Amino acid sequence: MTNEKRPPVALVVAGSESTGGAGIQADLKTFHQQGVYGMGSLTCIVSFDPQNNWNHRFVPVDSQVIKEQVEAAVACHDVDTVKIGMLGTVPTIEAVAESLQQQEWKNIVLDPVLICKGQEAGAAYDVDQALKAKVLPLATVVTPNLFETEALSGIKVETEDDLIEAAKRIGELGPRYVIAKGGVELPGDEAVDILWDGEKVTRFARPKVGQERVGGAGCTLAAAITAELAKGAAIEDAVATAKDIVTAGIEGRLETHHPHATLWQQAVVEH
Ligand SMILES: Nc1ncnc2c1ncn2[C@@H]1O[C@H](COP(=O)(O)OP(=O)(O)O)[C@@H](O)[C@H]1O
Ligand SMILES: Cc1ncc(COP(=O)(O)O)c(C=O)c1O
Repeated sequence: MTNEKRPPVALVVAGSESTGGAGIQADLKTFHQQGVYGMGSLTCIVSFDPQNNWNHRFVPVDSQVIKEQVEAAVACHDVDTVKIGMLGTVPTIEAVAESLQQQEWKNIVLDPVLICKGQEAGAAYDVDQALKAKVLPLATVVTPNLFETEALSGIKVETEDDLIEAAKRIGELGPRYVIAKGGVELPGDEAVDILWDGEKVTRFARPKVGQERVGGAGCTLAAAITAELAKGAAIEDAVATAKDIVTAGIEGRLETHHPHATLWQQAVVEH
């Protein structure tokens, strides 16, 4: 393909979630749906356990292997946009932070997936602290859900004003843009996300589709923002497009044998 016709390229560094609902599977589907050529480096493998209440079984990828995957990806294609998904352990966070610092990036979109069931509470605390100290300051965009917003800001979020205040606190930790997601957890008829750019707040709201969390919503929102930024979109436009994809994808969700339905990325074109 000639250079003029090359699609935009983006990398995702994230975990595998084998049912296809979340993780790198959802990210790459979203990139492809948005016309972005996706590359992926795996950080961990999550296998739900259908025999045990669908609990997460979690296996980290060796740090050296993570670094080698990123090395191969960035050597193969010129890429200035990356999405970071689930990391899960302190050594993984350190390896990814080191890999990211090997080159300049225009866009580093961090979905700060903090909770991995099956982890010890103590280990989860260490992971939160390491993510905050080592990866958050490198991020251009961070997309915490309600729980992650509370954890990263230290503020209890019960209202939209709290969400805004918490986003401002997270902005002080380094990222240029904070997208704090109220989702279904914040009371009201709308799923509200707010974007804090250091100077102003922009509100993105769509009617809630049901009251349930849908698997892959967080991954897909961040991946769609990443894809739009890779195409050169401004942040407000990237978030608006991503919100449309996620809302349509939740409306067109697949019911599963797991307690949560899963988002369908292609629903946006079937609308
Ligand atoms: N039931 C819903 N209806 C409409 N939008 C939703 C719903 N659930 C989540 N969203 C939106 O989907 C995106 C991802 O939500 P998030 O809270 O991160 O979900 P999760 O943490 O469950 O992945 C956000 O834009 C959020 O507002
Ligand atoms: C590997 C992996 N990444 C990310 C997530 C977060 O997914 P969601 O988009 O549903 O918040 C999960 C959840 O199971 C996961 O297993």
